[in-house]
Amino acid sequence: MKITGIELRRIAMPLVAPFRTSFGTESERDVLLVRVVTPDSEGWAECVAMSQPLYSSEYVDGAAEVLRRFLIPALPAHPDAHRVHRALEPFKGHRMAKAALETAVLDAQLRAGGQPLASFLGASADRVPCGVSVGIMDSVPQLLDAVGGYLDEGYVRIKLKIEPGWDLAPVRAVRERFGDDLLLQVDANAAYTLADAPHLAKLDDFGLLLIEQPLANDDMVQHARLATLLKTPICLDESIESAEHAAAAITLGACSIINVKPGRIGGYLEARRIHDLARAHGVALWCGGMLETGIGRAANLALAALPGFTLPGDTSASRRYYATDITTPFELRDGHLDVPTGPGIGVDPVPGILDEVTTSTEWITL
Ligand SMILES: CC(=O)N[C@@H](Cc1ccc2ccccc2c1)C(=O)O
Ligand SMILES: [Mg+2]
Repeated sequence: MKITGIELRRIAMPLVAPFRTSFGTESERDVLLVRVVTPDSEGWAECVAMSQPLYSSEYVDGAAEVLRRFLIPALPAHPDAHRVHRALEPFKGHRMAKAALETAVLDAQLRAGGQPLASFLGASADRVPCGVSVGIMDSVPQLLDAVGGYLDEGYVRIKLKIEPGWDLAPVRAVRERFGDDLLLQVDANAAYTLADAPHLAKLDDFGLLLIEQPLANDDMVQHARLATLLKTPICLDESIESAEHAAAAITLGACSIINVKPGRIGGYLEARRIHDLARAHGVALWCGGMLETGIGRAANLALAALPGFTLPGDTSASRRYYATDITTPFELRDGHLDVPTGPGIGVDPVPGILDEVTTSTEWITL
Protein backbone atom coordinates (compact mmCIF):
# COMPACT_ATOMS: atom_id res chain seq x y z
CA MET A 1 0.00 0.00 0.00
CA LYS A 2 1.66 3.23 -1.18
CA ILE A 3 0.65 6.36 0.75
CA THR A 4 0.07 9.35 -1.53
CA GLY A 5 -0.22 11.85 1.33
CA ILE A 6 -1.47 12.56 4.82
CA GLU A 7 -3.84 15.25 6.07
CA LEU A 8 -3.63 16.68 9.58
CA ARG A 9 -7.00 18.29 10.30
CA ARG A 10 -7.94 20.22 13.45
CA ILE A 11 -11.56 20.53 14.47
CA ALA A 12 -13.26 22.43 17.31
CA MET A 13 -15.99 20.39 18.99
CA PRO A 14 -18.06 22.15 21.66
CA LEU A 15 -19.17 19.81 24.45
CA VAL A 16 -22.88 19.63 25.35
CA ALA A 17 -21.84 20.52 28.92
CA PRO A 18 -18.56 21.28 30.69
CA PHE A 19 -16.83 18.08 31.79
CA ARG A 20 -14.99 18.46 35.12
CA THR A 21 -12.40 16.04 36.47
CA SER A 22 -9.74 16.22 39.17
CA PHE A 23 -7.36 17.73 36.61
CA GLY A 24 -9.60 20.44 35.18
CA THR A 25 -12.74 21.34 33.25
CA GLU A 26 -13.16 20.98 29.48
CA SER A 27 -15.89 22.80 27.52
CA GLU A 28 -14.63 22.32 23.98
CA ARG A 29 -12.39 19.70 22.43
CA ASP A 30 -9.64 20.74 20.00
CA VAL A 31 -9.27 17.48 18.09
CA LEU A 32 -6.56 16.37 15.67
CA LEU A 33 -7.75 14.01 12.93
CA VAL A 34 -5.33 12.14 10.70
CA ARG A 35 -6.34 11.07 7.17
CA VAL A 36 -4.06 8.75 5.19
CA VAL A 37 -4.65 8.76 1.41
CA THR A 38 -3.60 5.86 -0.85
CA PRO A 39 -4.53 5.09 -4.48
CA ASP A 40 -6.98 2.42 -3.25
CA SER A 41 -8.50 3.89 -0.09
CA GLU A 42 -8.41 6.51 2.66
CA GLY A 43 -7.94 5.87 6.36
CA TRP A 44 -9.11 8.04 9.26
CA ALA A 45 -7.99 8.22 12.89
CA GLU A 46 -8.50 10.51 15.87
CA CYS A 47 -5.69 11.60 18.16
CA VAL A 48 -6.99 11.60 21.74
CA ALA A 49 -4.53 14.19 23.10
CA MET A 50 -6.09 17.08 24.99
CA SER A 51 -5.33 20.76 24.37
CA GLN A 52 -3.15 20.87 27.49
CA PRO A 53 -0.87 18.20 29.03
CA LEU A 54 -3.17 17.65 32.04
CA TYR A 55 -4.25 14.02 31.57
CA SER A 56 -0.81 12.94 30.33
CA SER A 57 2.30 14.63 28.97
CA GLU A 58 0.87 14.81 25.44
CA TYR A 59 -1.08 17.75 24.05
CA VAL A 60 -2.62 18.27 20.65
CA ASP A 61 -0.19 20.87 19.23
CA GLY A 62 2.69 18.66 20.35
CA ALA A 63 1.14 15.62 18.72
CA ALA A 64 0.72 17.48 15.43
CA GLU A 65 4.33 18.68 15.61
CA VAL A 66 5.84 15.27 16.36
CA LEU A 67 3.79 13.75 13.55
CA ARG A 68 4.87 16.45 11.09
CA ARG A 69 8.58 16.48 12.02
CA PHE A 70 9.38 12.92 13.02
CA LEU A 71 6.69 10.26 12.75
CA ILE A 72 5.33 10.86 9.22
CA PRO A 73 8.85 11.25 7.73
CA ALA A 74 9.77 7.91 9.35
CA LEU A 75 7.01 5.99 7.56
CA PRO A 76 8.25 3.10 5.39
CA ALA A 77 7.64 3.37 1.63
CA HIS A 78 4.89 0.75 1.56
CA PRO A 79 3.53 0.69 5.12
CA ASP A 80 0.98 -1.49 6.78
CA ALA A 81 0.01 -1.06 10.44
CA HIS A 82 2.57 -3.60 11.71
CA ARG A 83 5.39 -1.99 9.70
CA VAL A 84 4.30 1.45 10.94
CA HIS A 85 4.35 0.20 14.54
CA ARG A 86 7.93 -1.02 14.13
CA ALA A 87 9.07 2.09 12.25
CA LEU A 88 7.80 4.38 15.06
CA GLU A 89 9.24 2.37 17.96
CA PRO A 90 12.62 4.17 18.04
CA PHE A 91 10.80 7.40 18.97
CA LYS A 92 10.22 7.68 22.70
CA GLY A 93 6.75 8.40 24.08
CA HIS A 94 4.19 10.33 22.01
CA ARG A 95 1.95 7.30 22.07
CA MET A 96 -1.22 9.24 21.26
CA ALA A 97 0.44 10.70 18.14
CA LYS A 98 1.78 7.27 17.16
CA ALA A 99 -1.64 5.68 17.75
CA ALA A 100 -3.34 8.16 15.43
CA LEU A 101 -0.88 7.56 12.57
CA GLU A 102 -0.86 3.76 12.94
CA THR A 103 -4.65 3.63 13.16
CA ALA A 104 -5.15 5.78 10.05
CA VAL A 105 -2.83 3.43 8.12
CA LEU A 106 -4.67 0.41 9.59
CA ASP A 107 -8.03 1.88 8.55
CA ALA A 108 -6.79 2.50 4.98
CA GLN A 109 -5.39 -1.02 4.66
CA LEU A 110 -8.53 -2.67 6.07
CA ARG A 111 -10.83 -0.61 3.85
CA ALA A 112 -8.72 -1.59 0.82
CA GLY A 113 -9.13 -5.23 1.84
CA GLY A 114 -12.81 -4.91 2.76
CA GLN A 115 -12.24 -6.14 6.34
CA PRO A 116 -13.98 -4.54 9.34
CA LEU A 117 -11.68 -3.52 12.22
CA ALA A 118 -13.75 -5.69 14.59
CA SER A 119 -13.05 -8.77 12.49
CA PHE A 120 -9.34 -7.90 12.18
CA LEU A 121 -9.04 -7.56 15.98
CA GLY A 122 -10.98 -10.76 16.71
CA ALA A 123 -14.21 -9.30 18.08
CA SER A 124 -16.80 -11.76 19.36
CA ALA A 125 -19.80 -9.46 19.71
CA ASP A 126 -21.77 -7.19 17.38
CA ARG A 127 -22.89 -4.78 20.12
CA VAL A 128 -21.33 -3.70 23.42
CA PRO A 129 -22.86 -2.66 26.79
CA CYS A 130 -22.15 0.98 27.57
CA GLY A 131 -21.30 2.83 30.74
CA VAL A 132 -21.04 6.58 31.18
CA SER A 133 -18.51 8.86 32.87
CA VAL A 134 -20.09 11.58 35.05
CA GLY A 135 -18.04 14.66 35.87
CA ILE A 136 -17.57 16.46 39.16
CA MET A 137 -20.58 18.71 39.72
CA ASP A 138 -21.38 21.86 41.71
CA SER A 139 -23.71 20.00 44.08
CA VAL A 140 -24.94 16.51 44.98
CA PRO A 141 -28.52 17.28 43.80
CA GLN A 142 -27.11 18.31 40.41
CA LEU A 143 -25.13 15.05 40.29
CA LEU A 144 -28.19 12.95 41.15
CA ASP A 145 -30.16 14.63 38.34
CA ALA A 146 -27.37 13.89 35.87
CA VAL A 147 -27.07 10.25 36.98
CA GLY A 148 -30.86 9.83 36.79
CA GLY A 149 -30.85 11.19 33.27
CA TYR A 150 -28.14 8.78 32.11
CA LEU A 151 -29.92 5.82 33.70
CA ASP A 152 -33.12 6.88 31.91
CA GLU A 153 -31.12 6.80 28.64
CA GLY A 154 -30.22 3.19 29.44
CA TYR A 155 -26.56 3.28 30.48
CA VAL A 156 -25.70 0.03 32.24
CA ARG A 157 -22.91 1.42 34.46
CA ILE A 158 -22.20 4.76 36.15
CA LYS A 159 -18.66 6.10 36.68
CA LEU A 160 -18.24 9.10 38.96
CA LYS A 161 -15.23 11.40 38.76
CA ILE A 162 -13.91 12.00 42.26
CA GLU A 163 -11.24 14.14 43.92
CA PRO A 164 -10.39 15.05 47.53
CA GLY A 165 -13.50 16.83 48.86
CA TRP A 166 -15.82 15.24 46.30
CA ASP A 167 -15.76 11.50 46.89
CA LEU A 168 -17.59 9.86 49.83
CA ALA A 169 -20.62 12.20 49.78
CA PRO A 170 -21.47 11.89 46.07
CA VAL A 171 -20.88 8.11 46.09
CA ARG A 172 -23.06 7.68 49.18
CA ALA A 173 -25.81 9.85 47.67
CA VAL A 174 -25.85 7.89 44.39
CA ARG A 175 -25.97 4.58 46.28
CA GLU A 176 -28.82 5.82 48.51
CA ARG A 177 -30.84 7.21 45.59
CA PHE A 178 -30.30 4.44 42.99
CA GLY A 179 -29.74 1.36 45.17
CA ASP A 180 -27.12 -1.31 45.66
CA ASP A 181 -27.68 -3.07 42.32
CA LEU A 182 -26.47 -0.12 40.27
CA LEU A 183 -23.11 -0.91 38.63
CA LEU A 184 -21.06 1.95 40.09
CA GLN A 185 -17.36 2.88 39.95
CA VAL A 186 -15.18 5.94 40.52
CA ASP A 187 -12.25 7.57 38.70
CA ALA A 188 -9.84 9.81 40.60
CA ASN A 189 -7.56 10.65 37.65
CA ALA A 190 -4.54 10.32 39.96
CA ALA A 191 -5.79 12.85 42.54
CA TYR A 192 -4.76 10.98 45.71
CA THR A 193 -1.56 9.77 47.38
CA LEU A 194 -0.81 6.68 49.43
CA ALA A 195 -1.28 8.88 52.55
CA ASP A 196 -5.02 8.98 51.58
CA ALA A 197 -5.31 5.18 51.91
CA PRO A 198 -7.39 5.27 55.13
CA HIS A 199 -9.78 7.75 53.48
CA LEU A 200 -10.00 5.76 50.24
CA ALA A 201 -10.71 2.59 52.28
CA LYS A 202 -14.03 4.20 53.30
CA LEU A 203 -15.14 3.71 49.68
CA ASP A 204 -15.15 -0.03 50.42
CA ASP A 205 -18.55 0.42 52.11
CA PHE A 206 -20.26 1.21 48.79
CA GLY A 207 -19.75 -2.00 46.81
CA LEU A 208 -17.98 -0.30 43.91
CA LEU A 209 -16.91 -2.29 40.84
CA LEU A 210 -13.51 -0.59 40.99
CA ILE A 211 -11.60 2.54 41.85
CA GLU A 212 -9.81 3.90 38.75
CA GLN A 213 -6.31 5.47 38.92
CA PRO A 214 -6.42 6.66 42.52
CA LEU A 215 -2.69 7.54 42.57
CA ALA A 216 -0.18 9.14 40.17
CA ASN A 217 0.47 7.56 36.76
CA ASP A 218 4.02 6.55 37.79
CA ASP A 219 2.98 5.23 41.24
CA MET A 220 2.99 1.60 40.17
CA VAL A 221 4.52 0.33 43.45
CA GLN A 222 2.28 2.61 45.51
CA HIS A 223 -0.81 1.18 43.75
CA ALA A 224 0.40 -2.31 44.63
CA ARG A 225 0.63 -1.26 48.28
CA LEU A 226 -2.78 0.45 48.15
CA ALA A 227 -4.31 -2.73 46.69
CA THR A 228 -3.44 -4.53 49.94
CA LEU A 229 -5.29 -1.86 51.93
CA LEU A 230 -8.54 -1.69 49.94
CA LYS A 231 -11.29 -4.25 49.29
CA THR A 232 -12.40 -2.39 46.17
CA PRO A 233 -10.46 -3.58 43.08
CA ILE A 234 -7.98 -1.09 41.63
CA CYS A 235 -8.22 -0.29 37.91
CA LEU A 236 -5.39 1.57 36.17
CA ASP A 237 -5.77 4.05 33.32
CA GLU A 238 -2.99 6.69 33.06
CA SER A 239 -0.38 4.25 34.46
CA ILE A 240 -0.72 1.77 31.60
CA GLU A 241 0.90 3.12 28.44
CA SER A 242 2.02 -0.20 26.91
CA ALA A 243 1.78 -3.98 27.15
CA GLU A 244 5.00 -3.88 29.20
CA HIS A 245 3.34 -1.53 31.71
CA ALA A 246 0.38 -3.89 31.87
CA ALA A 247 2.69 -6.85 32.53
CA ALA A 248 4.51 -4.90 35.27
CA ALA A 249 1.23 -3.84 36.91
CA ILE A 250 -0.09 -7.41 36.86
CA THR A 251 3.21 -8.81 38.21
CA LEU A 252 3.31 -6.22 41.02
CA GLY A 253 -0.39 -6.61 41.83
CA ALA A 254 -0.88 -2.89 41.18
CA CYS A 255 -4.27 -3.50 39.56
CA SER A 256 -6.76 -6.25 38.88
CA ILE A 257 -8.61 -4.37 36.14
CA ILE A 258 -7.31 -2.23 33.25
CA ASN A 259 -9.05 0.61 31.42
CA VAL A 260 -7.73 0.15 27.87
CA LYS A 261 -7.54 3.27 25.67
CA PRO A 262 -5.89 2.60 22.31
CA GLY A 263 -4.87 6.28 22.05
CA ARG A 264 -3.04 6.22 25.38
CA ILE A 265 -1.19 2.94 24.74
CA GLY A 266 -0.12 3.54 21.14
CA GLY A 267 -2.77 1.94 18.98
CA TYR A 268 -5.02 -1.03 18.35
CA LEU A 269 -2.22 -3.55 17.76
CA GLU A 270 -0.82 -2.80 21.24
CA ALA A 271 -4.37 -2.86 22.63
CA ARG A 272 -4.81 -6.40 21.31
CA ARG A 273 -1.50 -7.40 22.94
CA ILE A 274 -2.77 -6.06 26.28
CA HIS A 275 -6.03 -7.92 25.70
CA ASP A 276 -4.22 -11.23 25.20
CA LEU A 277 -1.89 -10.61 28.19
CA ALA A 278 -4.78 -9.67 30.50
CA ARG A 279 -6.81 -12.73 29.51
CA ALA A 280 -3.84 -14.97 30.24
CA HIS A 281 -3.65 -13.49 33.77
CA GLY A 282 -7.38 -13.27 34.54
CA VAL A 283 -7.31 -9.46 34.51
CA ALA A 284 -10.61 -7.85 33.47
CA LEU A 285 -10.59 -5.14 30.80
CA TRP A 286 -12.94 -2.41 29.68
CA CYS A 287 -12.62 0.18 26.93
CA GLY A 288 -12.07 3.71 28.21
CA GLY A 289 -12.94 6.96 26.46
CA MET A 290 -11.24 10.24 25.68
CA LEU A 291 -14.36 12.12 24.57
CA GLU A 292 -13.82 10.88 21.03
CA THR A 293 -15.86 11.93 18.04
CA GLY A 294 -17.51 9.20 16.00
CA ILE A 295 -14.17 8.51 14.28
CA GLY A 296 -12.43 7.40 17.49
CA ARG A 297 -15.66 6.01 18.94
CA ALA A 298 -16.17 3.65 15.99
CA ALA A 299 -12.70 2.16 16.40
CA ASN A 300 -13.11 1.82 20.19
CA LEU A 301 -16.35 -0.12 19.72
CA ALA A 302 -14.52 -2.68 17.59
CA LEU A 303 -11.99 -3.14 20.42
CA ALA A 304 -14.65 -3.22 23.15
CA ALA A 305 -16.23 -6.20 21.35
CA LEU A 306 -13.23 -8.46 22.06
CA PRO A 307 -13.94 -11.32 24.50
CA GLY A 308 -11.55 -10.05 27.20
CA PHE A 309 -13.48 -6.78 27.53
CA THR A 310 -15.77 -8.11 30.24
CA LEU A 311 -16.82 -4.85 31.93
CA PRO A 312 -18.96 -2.05 30.47
CA GLY A 313 -16.73 0.73 29.15
CA ASP A 314 -16.92 4.49 28.62
CA THR A 315 -17.98 4.00 24.97
CA SER A 316 -20.98 6.27 25.48
CA ALA A 317 -23.35 7.57 22.79
CA SER A 318 -22.27 10.55 20.68
CA ARG A 319 -24.85 12.76 22.42
CA ARG A 320 -23.07 12.27 25.77
CA TYR A 321 -20.52 14.80 24.52
CA TYR A 322 -21.62 16.35 21.21
CA ALA A 323 -24.88 17.86 19.97
CA THR A 324 -23.67 17.13 16.42
CA ASP A 325 -21.07 14.43 15.85
CA ILE A 326 -18.87 14.53 12.74
CA THR A 327 -20.13 11.05 11.81
CA THR A 328 -23.60 9.57 11.90
CA PRO A 329 -24.22 9.66 15.66
CA PHE A 330 -23.80 6.52 17.76
CA GLU A 331 -27.09 6.08 19.61
CA LEU A 332 -27.68 3.93 22.67
CA ARG A 333 -30.22 1.12 22.27
CA ASP A 334 -31.07 -1.01 25.31
CA GLY A 335 -27.87 0.22 26.93
CA HIS A 336 -25.72 -0.98 24.03
CA LEU A 337 -23.98 0.48 20.99
CA ASP A 338 -23.69 -1.47 17.75
CA VAL A 339 -20.20 -2.32 16.52
CA PRO A 340 -19.69 -0.83 13.02
CA THR A 341 -19.81 -3.52 10.30
CA GLY A 342 -18.25 -1.65 7.35
CA PRO A 343 -14.62 -2.08 6.21
CA GLY A 344 -11.99 -0.54 8.45
CA ILE A 345 -13.49 1.61 11.21
CA GLY A 346 -16.77 1.48 9.30
CA VAL A 347 -17.68 5.17 9.49
CA ASP A 348 -16.77 8.34 7.61
CA PRO A 349 -16.98 11.98 8.61
CA VAL A 350 -20.01 13.75 7.13
CA PRO A 351 -18.33 16.27 4.75
CA GLY A 352 -20.64 19.20 5.45
CA ILE A 353 -20.40 18.80 9.22
CA LEU A 354 -16.64 18.23 9.13
CA ASP A 355 -16.07 21.44 7.16
CA GLU A 356 -18.16 23.42 9.65
CA VAL A 357 -16.01 22.38 12.63
CA THR A 358 -12.63 22.46 10.83
CA THR A 359 -10.25 25.10 12.18
CA SER A 360 -7.21 24.11 10.09
CA THR A 361 -6.08 21.50 7.63
CA GLU A 362 -2.57 20.62 6.47
CA TRP A 363 -1.58 18.29 3.62
CA ILE A 364 1.74 16.42 3.76
CA THR A 365 2.85 14.80 0.50
CA LEU A 366 4.92 11.64 0.90
C1 LIG B 1 -14.53 9.56 29.80
C2 LIG B 1 -13.42 9.83 30.74
O1 LIG B 1 -13.61 9.97 31.91
N1 LIG B 1 -12.18 9.92 30.19
C3 LIG B 1 -10.91 10.08 30.84
C4 LIG B 1 -10.74 11.47 31.40
C5 LIG B 1 -10.86 12.58 30.45
C6 LIG B 1 -11.48 13.72 30.90
C7 LIG B 1 -11.60 14.82 30.11
C8 LIG B 1 -11.10 14.83 28.83
C9 LIG B 1 -11.20 15.96 28.01
C10 LIG B 1 -10.70 15.95 26.74
C11 LIG B 1 -10.09 14.82 26.25
C12 LIG B 1 -9.96 13.69 27.06
C13 LIG B 1 -10.46 13.69 28.36
C14 LIG B 1 -10.34 12.56 29.19
C15 LIG B 1 -10.66 9.02 31.92
O2 LIG B 1 -11.21 7.92 31.88
O3 LIG B 1 -9.83 9.29 32.80
MG1 LIG C 1 -9.69 7.35 33.79
